[in-house]
Amino acid sequence: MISVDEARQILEANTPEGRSYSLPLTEANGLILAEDIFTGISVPPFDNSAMDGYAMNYVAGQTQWTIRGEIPAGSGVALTVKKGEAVRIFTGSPMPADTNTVIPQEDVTIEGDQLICTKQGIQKGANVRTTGSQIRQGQLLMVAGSTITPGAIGLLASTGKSQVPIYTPPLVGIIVTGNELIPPGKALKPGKIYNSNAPMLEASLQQLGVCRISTAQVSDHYAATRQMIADFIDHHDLVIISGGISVGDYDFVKSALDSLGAKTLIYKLKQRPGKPFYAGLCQNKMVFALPGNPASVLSCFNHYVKPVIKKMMGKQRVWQPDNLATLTTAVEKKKGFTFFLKGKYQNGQVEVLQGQQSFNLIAFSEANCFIELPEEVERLNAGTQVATHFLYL
Ligand SMILES: Nc1nc2c(c(=O)[nH]1)N[C@H]1C(S)=C(S)[C@@H](COP(=O)(O)OP(=O)(O)OC[C@H]3O[C@@H](n4cnc5c(N)ncnc54)[C@H](O)[C@@H]3O)O[C@H]1N2
Ligand code: MOO
Repeated sequence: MISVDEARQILEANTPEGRSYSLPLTEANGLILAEDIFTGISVPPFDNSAMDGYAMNYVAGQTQWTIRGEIPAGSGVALTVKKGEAVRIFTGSPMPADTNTVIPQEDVTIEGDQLICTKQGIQKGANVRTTGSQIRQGQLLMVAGSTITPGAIGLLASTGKSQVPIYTPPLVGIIVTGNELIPPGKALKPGKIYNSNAPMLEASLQQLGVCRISTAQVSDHYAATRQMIADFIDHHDLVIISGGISVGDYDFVKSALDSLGAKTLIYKLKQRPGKPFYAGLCQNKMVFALPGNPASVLSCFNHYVKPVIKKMMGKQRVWQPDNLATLTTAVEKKKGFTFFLKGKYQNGQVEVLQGQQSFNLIAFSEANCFIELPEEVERLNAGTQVATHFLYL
């Protein structure tokens, strides 16, 4: 059995390269930029007014001008403004040639066609947004590896971009194993339980921005399991299997994977929950088999599958804990296993939630983080600093 840290190193070293493609800007929210982006234009593309007011070629000490016309925003009309003249201008309107300053309308009075400035200390150049003052043509706008946020979408759009190269979320296949499973919504029969792992894994994938997901259920038969896994590996970039990976007489996932030539990277980990965790490579595609107990599935997904997918989608530093927090109560654990507990983090403190068993999802419904308790320790007192991993980052 290997340690959690060794497992992280093995997965980091074996994560396949992510692919990239060009996506419409509006569909790229939350995804990762695959190439550096340079701007083809300056922003703003022309000198323009930052205020509703009057534009002129300001000379220190001057307080009166003759008003000559107006320039609404969006106007492409060239106006000539002579010495001693001013034009009515609006926020975003292009500055006419030979003007350098805008006086806001609050700071003037109008008498006929005469504009009189009522404020002292006007600065030459005031209230003008000059060409390229935000970003100059040809400049680096965003670096590869950045997350596309609504703000980044706005910035890219302001330079005229309509498509961006982003890392493609992998096409993921989920196989749930088990004769006992019934889809939620159907009547429950004796000996059966509802399939909670499939919707939970689908939601976890969607939260990472993975949108192309297919899901299938397979019964506990060797041939059917082997066939389904082979089909899914052929048709997906990454496969997640739930259940059937332990040592029972009806657990066929490991033997099916072995017979398909999958290279085992990890099988069995010194961790709770999720000891029988499996990760392997088949046709250069990552295959995960998550121990079927629902809380083990969600725990293992977050600790191993999520970082691999994030890395394939161009994210950096995917294996580190997100935070350190102070335990609010003492905890005891078995030595020799890393424990991942469901916790509630608030203001630097973390509470261990009730219901930590691997079949129990109650704690997950409240949890916002995992608490990682190191392999070698047996007891941690209240007040100890512990590594935490946020669930929904
Ligand atoms: N003799 C041993 N038995 C077990 C060991 C062991 O080391 N020696 N490990 C235990 C641990 S730990 C776990 S975790 C489970 C993992 O077993 P499998 O991966 O083979 O999972 P299954 O047996 O198929 O299912 C386990 C449990 O989870 C329920 N389940 C499965 N799929 C779903 C689903 N889609 N939705 C909801 N619930 C699901 C299933 O009904 C079982 O109750 O093995 C232990 N045994
Ligand atoms: O480790 Mo298993 O995942 O406890 O039930």
